[in-house]
Amino acid sequence: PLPEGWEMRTSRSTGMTYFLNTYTKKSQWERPEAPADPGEIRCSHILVKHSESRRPSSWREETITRTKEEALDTIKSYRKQIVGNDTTFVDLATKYSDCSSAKRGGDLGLFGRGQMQPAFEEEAFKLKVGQLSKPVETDSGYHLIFRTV
Ligand SMILES: N=C(N)NCCC[C@H](NC(=O)[C@@H]1CCC/C1=C\[C@H](COP(=O)(O)O)NC(=O)[C@@H](N)Cc1ccccc1)C(N)=O
Repeated sequence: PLPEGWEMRTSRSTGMTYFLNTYTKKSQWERPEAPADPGEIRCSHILVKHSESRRPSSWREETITRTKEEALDTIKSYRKQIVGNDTTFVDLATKYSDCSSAKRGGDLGLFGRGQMQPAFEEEAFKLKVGQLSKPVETDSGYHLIFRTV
């Protein structure tokens, strides 16, 4: 079978088989070996900052004093609550995320490669739609990432 995100097509003019990336609508002659690069994806995230964050301040707290360890423990407990269906991702993001996207339930909108910090981008582009990441560390703090598109 073809890797995820590709479709096989036949050229109307030459009758030759080509391959279409169903996300970017780009086509190629070579049979793809890897899943199609989605180009842009849409994610939501929950960010828990700490005293060593690059900007230890947020809409929630003027000066964030929790330690890195406390922040990691907190993000792990959020993940446990979400996976255990004790609460929802959007509810926790809205209440507790130290990112301004908290006002949008954590939604970051669509983004392509090269926009987010490397560790965030790497994890986000690995996720399938509907999947929740493990805790991800960036200079901003610790994140849980949920891919929506
Ligand atoms: N949609 C984009 N392209 N916006 C630019 C992202 C810049 C990018 N940001 C990050 O990598 C992390 C991961 C996601 C959020 C984020 C960090 C910070 C919080 O951390 P801090 O900077 O205080 O350390 N939130 C943001 O940037 C927000 N504008 C994200 C956002 C909020 C509302 C709507 C859309 C996007 C970076 N290269 O630094």
